[in-house]
Amino acid sequence: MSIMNLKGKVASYLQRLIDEGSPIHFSLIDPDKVTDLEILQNVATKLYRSGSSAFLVGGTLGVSKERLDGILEILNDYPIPKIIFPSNVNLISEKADAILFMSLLNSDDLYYVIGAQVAASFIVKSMKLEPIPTGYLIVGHGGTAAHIGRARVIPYDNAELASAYALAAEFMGMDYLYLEAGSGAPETVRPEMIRTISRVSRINLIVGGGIRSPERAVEIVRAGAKAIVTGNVIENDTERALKIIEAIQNLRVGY
Ligand SMILES: CC(C)=CCC/C(C)=C/CC/C(C)=C/CC/C(C)=C/COP(=O)(O)OP(=O)(O)O
Ligand SMILES: O=P(O)(O)OC[C@@H](O)CO
Ligand SMILES: [Mg+2]
Repeated sequence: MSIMNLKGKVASYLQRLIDEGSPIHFSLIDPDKVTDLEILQNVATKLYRSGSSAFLVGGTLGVSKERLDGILEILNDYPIPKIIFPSNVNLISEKADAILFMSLLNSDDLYYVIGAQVAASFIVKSMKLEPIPTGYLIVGHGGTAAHIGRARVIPYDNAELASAYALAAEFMGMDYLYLEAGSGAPETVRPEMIRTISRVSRINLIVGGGIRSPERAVEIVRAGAKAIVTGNVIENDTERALKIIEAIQNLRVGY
């Protein structure tokens, strides 16, 4: 059996995109920000048609399991994965395909490093949700996630420190490292940090927080990110989000 087959369906799909040289785009849907399910359907259709690779569903504040389930039901109409982006153990649903099984590597609180994961493990298994082993590293602005997660944020310009975390995550067997500047961050993770990490570690980088222009998204992918996440820009200006998706697709190797 090949290594590919040992991975779950969603991990294999993401790995295939990476192997093809196709930049991954995650559309982050925050259940607390969805006011109207019809609007969500409209937006999700546009995101899917533009080539977004998967839906990430999660939020830090004001998210309930009921809301999460309602959103996942709507997203079930689209043939791309629905992946939970959990802020805590209450946001786990059998209606999703997979969960970013994250450890907040730079938290001072053991709960976010290993406690929540222990509390969640049997739930994830019984729901047959596919766990995607992911390190979560909060950088710079950090936003609400840094505050709630008690992160000792990595300064935007300390690429060496971020690289040490990336290598540690790789050595611990994590497939992905999510570099998070925080929802709505005024500045994204810097391309220089992404470039430095990519030189040091083979871990797949997911980059999110404050990405709101196609130009910045392109710089982030060119620097070595395998995936980008956009949340606020979808909520605030969907057409701009579609331009971001289009711009990174044009970077596809051999395109
Ligand atoms: C593995 C399981 C079940 C849980 C892990 C829980 C961990 C490690 C959480 C890390 C800390 C944390 C608070 C992460 C937030 C992740 C997230 C959903 C961010 C997106 O939310 P925002 O967009 O910032 O939310 P708001 O818009 O509500 O501020
Ligand atoms: O909402 P934005 O700023 O796009 O950030 C996305 C995500 O990284 C937040 O957790
Ligand atoms: Mg948000």
